[in-house]
Amino acid sequence: MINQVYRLVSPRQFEITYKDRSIVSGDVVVRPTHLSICAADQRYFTGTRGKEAMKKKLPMALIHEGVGEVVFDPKHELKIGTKVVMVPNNPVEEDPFIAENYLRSSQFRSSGYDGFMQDYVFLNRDRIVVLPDTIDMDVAAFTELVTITVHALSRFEKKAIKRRGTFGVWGDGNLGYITCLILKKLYPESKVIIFGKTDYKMNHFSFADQAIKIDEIPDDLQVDHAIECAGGIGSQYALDQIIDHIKPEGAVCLLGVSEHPIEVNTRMVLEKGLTLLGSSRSGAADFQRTVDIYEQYPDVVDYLSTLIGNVYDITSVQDAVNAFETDLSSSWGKTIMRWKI
Ligand SMILES: NC(=O)C1=CN([C@@H]2O[C@H](COP(=O)(O)OP(=O)(O)OC[C@H]3O[C@@H](n4cnc5c(N)ncnc54)[C@H](OP(=O)(O)O)[C@@H]3O)[C@@H](O)[C@H]2O)C=CC1
Ligand SMILES: O=C(CO)[C@H](O)[C@H](O)COP(=O)(O)O
Ligand SMILES: [Zn+2]
Repeated sequence: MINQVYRLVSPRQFEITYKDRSIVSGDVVVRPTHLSICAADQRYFTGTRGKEAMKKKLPMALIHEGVGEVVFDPKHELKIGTKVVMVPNNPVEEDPFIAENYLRSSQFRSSGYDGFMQDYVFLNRDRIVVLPDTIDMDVAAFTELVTITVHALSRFEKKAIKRRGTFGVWGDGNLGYITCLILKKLYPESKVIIFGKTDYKMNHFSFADQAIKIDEIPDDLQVDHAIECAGGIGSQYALDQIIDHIKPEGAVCLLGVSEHPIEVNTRMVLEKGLTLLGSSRSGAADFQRTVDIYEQYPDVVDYLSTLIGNVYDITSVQDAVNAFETDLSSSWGKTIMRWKI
């Protein structure tokens, strides 16, 4: 069959390419239905990802957050129409110690490999996770972003000291919201404080125990552990504050992506004996765990719907360009593209 792939060829410009794919390859074929735009996609769309990466990775289809419906399963194990979330990481080897998303050989969609902006996505069976049939697909679209938090907290659980009194989350955007929410579910006895810049954004964090503006943090306030979800140069300011306000031997989960190297007050990292724990992307097991959380705590899906910003029907390449452009100027939430192209 001929598959249409919508590739970014240069900043703000998509082109359609036609790829001949055999449906007897063994892959499950999924029709994407709901896609969601990540900050990483925007760095490619706008060209702010850096000249070298743009040259190396383009042309490629963007989007690594998405859900769809099975249209063909060569083994007939999955019913046509089954709702699934697609796993963008594609490992080509296994390692007994290194997780699939940290293997340098792994392929990650919309970072050097074609993402989900295609008519059909061909996926290995272990790269899809079945969703509850009744799930709100606009919310499910950004499940990948939820897996980032779930993955980071799994690593935290293995590596941090066991005190779980207070968590501080820096970053009042999408990832900060998801992280506060999942923390409250996994650690209901712990106090979760959101540290952000903007009152109206922090007002959405109704489940957090406290919301503090980053220029109003009391000098004597302390957290046991911290999660940095700011990104960009904000990561540097956030990490600086985290190092000041975290208790000795605390763990700092670093999630925000910065295009430029950021400065770290290593003297205080040493003096406090802190653990800096970087996490990037996620693997299939994190997706399954996330869907399990959706099933165990249905209110998580309800809370996540607060993150739905703009929802667009996409029937042309121009519609996709418009969705990316308006996402850039929206101050709250995720942009969902209902993929009808
Ligand atoms: N590690 C991983 O695998 C992944 C990382 N990311 C990265 O996580 C970061 C956040 O993503 P996302 O939540 O979608 O982006 P958002 O832009 O929605 O959120 C970032 C928020 O942090 C706020 N902020 C900026 N500086 C600070 C600060 N010093 N202290 C507290 N808050 C601050 C921003 O405010 P304002 O806008 O007013 O500046 C904004 O509200 C990005 O860098 C993204 O690339 C995303 C997915 C996966
Ligand atoms: O968003 C992400 C995962 O959800 C990561 O930040 C993204 O994969 C980083 O990739 P790149 O190097 O292409 O910016
Ligand atoms: Zn992402």
